[in-house]
Amino acid sequence: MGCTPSMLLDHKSRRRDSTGSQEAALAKVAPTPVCNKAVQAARAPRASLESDGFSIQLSSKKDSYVSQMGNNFATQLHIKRISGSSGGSPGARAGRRSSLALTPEDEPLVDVANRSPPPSYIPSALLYAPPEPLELLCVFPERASRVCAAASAAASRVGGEARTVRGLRETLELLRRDVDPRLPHVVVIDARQPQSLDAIALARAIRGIKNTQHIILIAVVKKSAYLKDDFAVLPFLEAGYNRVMVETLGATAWCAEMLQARSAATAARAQIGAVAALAAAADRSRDLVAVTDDQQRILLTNKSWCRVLGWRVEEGPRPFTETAGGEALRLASSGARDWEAPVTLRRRAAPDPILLPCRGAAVALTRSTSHVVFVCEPTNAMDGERGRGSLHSIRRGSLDVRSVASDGLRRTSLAKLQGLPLEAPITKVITLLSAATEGAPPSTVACIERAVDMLRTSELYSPQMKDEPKLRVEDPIATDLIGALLSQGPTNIISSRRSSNDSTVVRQTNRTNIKHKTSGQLRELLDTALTWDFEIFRLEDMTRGRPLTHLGLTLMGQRFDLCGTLECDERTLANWLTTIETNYRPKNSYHNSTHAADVLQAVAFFLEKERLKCLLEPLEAAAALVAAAAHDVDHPGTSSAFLCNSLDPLAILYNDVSVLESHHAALTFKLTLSDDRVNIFKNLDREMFKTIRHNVIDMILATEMTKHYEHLAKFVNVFYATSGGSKEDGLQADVSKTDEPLSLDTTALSLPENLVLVKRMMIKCADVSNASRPQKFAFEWAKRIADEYFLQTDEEKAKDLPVVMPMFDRATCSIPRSQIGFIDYIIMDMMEAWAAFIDMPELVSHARSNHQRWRELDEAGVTTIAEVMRAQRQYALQSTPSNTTTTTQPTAEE
Ligand SMILES: Nc1ncnc2c1ncn2[C@@H]1O[C@@H]2COP(=O)(O)O[C@H]2[C@H]1O
Repeated sequence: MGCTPSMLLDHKSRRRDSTGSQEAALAKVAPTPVCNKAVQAARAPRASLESDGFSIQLSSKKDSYVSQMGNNFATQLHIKRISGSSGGSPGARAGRRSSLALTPEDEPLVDVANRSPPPSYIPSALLYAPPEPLELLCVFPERASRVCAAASAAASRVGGEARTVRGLRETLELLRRDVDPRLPHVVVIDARQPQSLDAIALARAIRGIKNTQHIILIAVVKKSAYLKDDFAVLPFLEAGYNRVMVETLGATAWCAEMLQARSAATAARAQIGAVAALAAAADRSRDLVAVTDDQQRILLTNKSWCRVLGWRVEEGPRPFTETAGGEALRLASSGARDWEAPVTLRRRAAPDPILLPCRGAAVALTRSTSHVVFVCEPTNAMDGERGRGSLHSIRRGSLDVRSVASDGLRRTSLAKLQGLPLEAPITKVITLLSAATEGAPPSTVACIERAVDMLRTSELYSPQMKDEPKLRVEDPIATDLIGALLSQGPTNIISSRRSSNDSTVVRQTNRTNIKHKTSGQLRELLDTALTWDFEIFRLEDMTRGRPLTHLGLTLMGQRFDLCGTLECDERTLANWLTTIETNYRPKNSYHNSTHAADVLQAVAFFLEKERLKCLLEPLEAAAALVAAAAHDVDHPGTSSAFLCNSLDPLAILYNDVSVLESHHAALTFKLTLSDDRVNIFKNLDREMFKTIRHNVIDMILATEMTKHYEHLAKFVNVFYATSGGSKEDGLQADVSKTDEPLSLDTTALSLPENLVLVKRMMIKCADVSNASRPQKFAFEWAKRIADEYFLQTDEEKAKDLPVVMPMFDRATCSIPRSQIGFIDYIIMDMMEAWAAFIDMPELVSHARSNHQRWRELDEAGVTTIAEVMRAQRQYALQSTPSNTTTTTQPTAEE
């Protein structure tokens, strides 16, 4: 916060000088009803208030005061300085309640500007730190690093201890353990291989953690990199390193480095401890304390300041002049070293400023001022109203409820509520926004009020379909689809009961007559399992509808060594995959084990991306793969809404809430734990099991589409800096206006609590990645999902249930339109955010080109599955050979 002990405590450096006293001798203060004491004084024929250092005289008459109070109050307050010792009687001073007295009781206050003080004195006792054995933390991705061994050996030689971790997350977890008494003094970080460890990001992340300023950070760099550039150390220093060291194995060099680092760490710890102590003292003071830099930017304000003025500490520095004005500021900026003058302070929640006596001091460790301290004393009138020495409202309603509540005296029920130590972030946000309306132009107030109204609803992440006339009016199919995907529970829709020529005959997908291919061919196919155009439907055919087991063994078993991470054998993994696969229903055209294999493949593909490799631990990667494979297990081929409407036992069991996803997650664990031969988790200890269970459940539940916008909005809000453009209600319906590059907030990556958003987004994108696959796959998936929707509509009609998506009637539905809507409203924003995050632009380009093709088909009047497939066959024939890769995918018209 830029606050040093000298700022607050040093009174010895003050010199008394009368220069400038004239300037402040009679301050004309803005006509303001000052305080109750002032009011009392005004009611007396002639009144004078004296507080430390000030004499306040009211020259107005009682009547004029009363009549104009609160509006155009013309009373002038004359605030006089009391020069020398004469003004401040010992009694008056003794009665002063300031807990942060800048002036000792036995010294008279002087209203002088002291223009040539010696540098501020820092009490050495405050900077004393007992020697401690060195705690060293080495962050080296390479466990066997010899440089790391040399550093650790040096730490022992100087009587310390060393620990080693390998990466960013381990380091941050260790440093975040607030209670760990072994917080390191020194952290040595291997900066030689940026591809293994991003040392710059790590330093930034460490410095972002509370109470780590005293830790000495040393970057170990390659000699070549160091010699190449005179300024090579700069990025490291800017990121928060204290030192940069060229890699060495030399024991003497490391020993010297460790000794220097220990002494620097001890000194830093003492200094920062002292600053923290003084900040804590300021926070406990009833005076309003602010510290600025020499440009009058606020660096520190104490709690009283924030409470009285309606500020939040975390709002950060801002120009002091936004809040404060008056003589005090003029004196502070004139270069005076030590002064007393009135200050006017503007409050957030009240239109009128308050006037307080203020003591100020400039702090300098050299000849120039580094900090200016303002200590404003609550007036006697405030105390009078409050009855005990803490801050309070000068006038009714002048302080916010929180400050009333916090003093514990006015025990209104509201105050009690507000005084509770619990406060939801949304309450804070609403309070801040409401405060921001003060003095704002009417249009801004209207905007903020609308925003606050929206925030008060519980459905923050549910997009409002009604506000999208374009979607509703022009595209009933998209309305149907998106509405059904995003709404939970039983349907309110009264079925439109469109007539359909279709019978309710289930159209089974023809699985073709291709014989089961040799293991050689299968092997060859599985070798391409980590490509984005992986032939999933060929795998379905070759494995006769058991793609999940085969792909799972390849990806989970071989590529990601799940058996190593979970300490299970391959047989158990194979059994698990078979069990899960058997519990998918092959009769579903879309939600079968091929979809599970497809999602598993997408997750595996994502996990191979650098960003995720750095972020996720092996156990988290394993959880993601398990969740992907099992995320739709036992899907009935109908939606949750259908289950609710038909009072299905699952809907009864899960109370119409997240019915399908709850079932998939619960069944996954039921199947897994029911038999040791299947239980891939059986060798995990309790903690690891808890972690993986939590991860798997969370990821499966994240696939629920009713939470789509919630997950997407949270991810975007956390990882991307907000841009100027607003997306009203979170919906973006135009894929053509999405060319602006998204800028990633890398610091958000270092916070473990944000990882959950990444994992959710990963499985969500995998779940609907079919629309971002190359065209031939995307079209086959579109056909399959439409088939499944049509069957649901058939069944709803047959059973006289509400029809969840009436437009999905095979006789009338336009497949291209449904896909255009799906890409516009579900896919595009999400894939853009995810593609930028993992650096996979093809997710967006495939979605765009699929969108384009669907539009062409729509414009050509193509609607049914059969027409789509016919048009696509012709299209493939006309296209270049590279676009006509043969697949074994079934055709639609069987
Ligand atoms: N290509 C698509 N067109 C329309 N809806 C889709 C498409 N792909 C996935 N979905 C829907 O998105 C949902 C994602 O979750 P589910 O797998 O439960 O069910 C999926 C389908 O209802």
